[in-house]
Amino acid sequence: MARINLDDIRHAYMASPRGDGDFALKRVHHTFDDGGAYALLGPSGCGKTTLLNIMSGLLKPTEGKILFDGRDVTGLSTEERNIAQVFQFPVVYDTMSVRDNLAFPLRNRGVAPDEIERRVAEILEMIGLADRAGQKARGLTADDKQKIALGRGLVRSDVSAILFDEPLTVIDPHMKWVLRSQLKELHRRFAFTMVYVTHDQTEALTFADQVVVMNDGEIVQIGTPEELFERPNHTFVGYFIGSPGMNVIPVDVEGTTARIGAHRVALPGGAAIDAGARTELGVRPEHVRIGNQGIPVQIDRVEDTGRRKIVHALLDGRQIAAIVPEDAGVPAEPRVTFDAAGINLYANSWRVALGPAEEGARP
Ligand SMILES: Nc1ncnc2c1ncn2[C@@H]1O[C@H](COP(=O)(O)OP(=O)(O)OP(=O)(O)O)[C@@H](O)[C@H]1O
Repeated sequence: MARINLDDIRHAYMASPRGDGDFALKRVHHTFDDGGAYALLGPSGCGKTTLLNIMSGLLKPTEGKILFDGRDVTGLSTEERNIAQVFQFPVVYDTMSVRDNLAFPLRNRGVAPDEIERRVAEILEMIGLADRAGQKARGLTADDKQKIALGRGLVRSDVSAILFDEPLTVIDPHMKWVLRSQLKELHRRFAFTMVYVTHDQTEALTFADQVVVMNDGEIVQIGTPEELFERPNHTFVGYFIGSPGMNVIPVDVEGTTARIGAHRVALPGGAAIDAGARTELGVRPEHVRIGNQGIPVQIDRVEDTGRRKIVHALLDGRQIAAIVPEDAGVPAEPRVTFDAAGINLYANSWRVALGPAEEGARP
């Protein structure tokens, strides 16, 4: 397994890029630690696949270098980098049996026959195809073929890294959950360096130790699922992660007070904000309390999700959401307060530290 450094990577698909807007990846400078489980998470078109293909060697970046354990591999192919890659749609040999599809990458590398047998049996068990090991891949469903493709990515234990590009898209929901748990278990056992591309936050948050959130060709935050949830570095992370996403409310900041129209919210600390910066308060629906105290709101609608209720309300003419327990009542003249621990402040969309205890927030 390898530590992977992306050293000032930029990539444009056009021949003579001029401005930032011409780059699919604007600037990525990051280290993937040896043995780490990472997810690249972001909306369609933000550059996840581009970044993954640059790591695997399918794509050469316009600018920057890729280092594996300190060695420059920018000019090397996927095979020379010793990368296993699993794509969104199955890449399997139709005329080979399920077993031979899995054994193929090992035979190619001259692995001893008894070791091949042991590894293949283990992977067959994991992907749930042990009973069809002798069957040709041709007759199988897309779902089963993708399980073979996944198995082929996992069968070698000597790879530098395993890269997954939305590998569970064609898998049915129950099996998705099973395979994701098994990937996690496999990571625990063998400490592979794994990078997993997805636009699905549940998939990212359950698979990865570190989630790399991308937007518009940039990494906007790297953190544990908890960090992304509690301290979104950028308002985009706040919106994108969580259901519903974070409430982002324009405010004017004076010392340790944020003003929303005529209303005031006490901040947990003061902040150094550049003059003229656009300031917003970010608070997750989980940290909004509805009761008889605080800022008056008008209830717009209430969604009952079974175990909890999502209350959509208007605060100073803006939509906000609050998550309340299933049995919680809403007063006739409702007001809201925000948990101090759940308050984040943003200047020009980037989080600013509140009070002396917090470090600077921008990566
Ligand atoms: N071969 C290509 N030629 C030109 N532009 C491309 C090419 N591949 C991707 N792009 C553009 O680069 C940007 C990033 O695309 P990329 O596929 O990396 O995003 P993504 O986050 O993986 O999206 P998705 O989840 O839809 O696959 C997009 O604007 C896309 O249109």
